[in-house]
Amino acid sequence: TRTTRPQRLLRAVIINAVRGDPDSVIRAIDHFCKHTEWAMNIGDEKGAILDSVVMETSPSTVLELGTYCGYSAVRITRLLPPSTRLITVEMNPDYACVARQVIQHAGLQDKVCVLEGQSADLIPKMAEMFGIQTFDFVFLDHWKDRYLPDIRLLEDCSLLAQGSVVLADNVVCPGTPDYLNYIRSNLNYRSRFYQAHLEYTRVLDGLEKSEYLGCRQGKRQ
Ligand SMILES: O=C(NCCCOCn1ccc2cnccc21)c1cc(-c2ccc(F)cc2)cc(O)c1O
Ligand SMILES: [Mg+2]
Repeated sequence: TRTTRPQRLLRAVIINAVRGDPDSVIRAIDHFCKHTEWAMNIGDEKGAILDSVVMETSPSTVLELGTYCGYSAVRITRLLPPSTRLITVEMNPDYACVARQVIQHAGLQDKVCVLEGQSADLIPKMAEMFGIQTFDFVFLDHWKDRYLPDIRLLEDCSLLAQGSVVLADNVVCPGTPDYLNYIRSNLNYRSRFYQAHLEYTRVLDGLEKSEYLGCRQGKRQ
């Protein structure tokens, strides 16, 4: 097929969503993925959990790892207060290009920075690049074997503050066993699992929400 799936998803947004209306962009993507082509957006069921965690956190600095087509960037950013920005990292330039257009269609382009590159390279430069100290909210949705090294990198770069919330997608499917084992046995985090389903399917999946408690010693025995 000449076009890519992200390009076909973007076309569905342009045709079916109202420009400047984030909720219509979300609905258009979910409709496309339910009725035309599956795509790896967090989706409506897990998306509602994401919404509630964002609202209860009411963050002022937000980092997302794994933009894809911008679906969760739109979901998160539509709930942020006016002065808040989302930084979202995507390593695939074609995905990043589609995501910027989806985010623009939603009218949220002034509140989102889509950064191209690998998390391992970009995380150490975040504080300097954006003049921030810490992230209040981090959403992990990139390579599943990068969740653990990247949470460690965020700790080492002092980018988490007491009360920072880390929400991880796909901890059941495709699964992130090393990350779950680390975060659930680490006294510096209070974690909670939200059972759900893989986007647009009946396959079991879930989200892990972890609150950073500050730097304490030791591991749970
Ligand atoms: O793979 C998934 N996401 C990741 C994409 C690449 O991300 C690469 N990537 C993006 C920034 C970034 C920054 N640094 C390094 C790598 C970086 C992913 C996969 C599935 C899925 C579940 C079942 C299946 F049968 C097939 C697929 C579902 C999901 O919800 C996902 O999120
Ligand atoms: Mg995901």
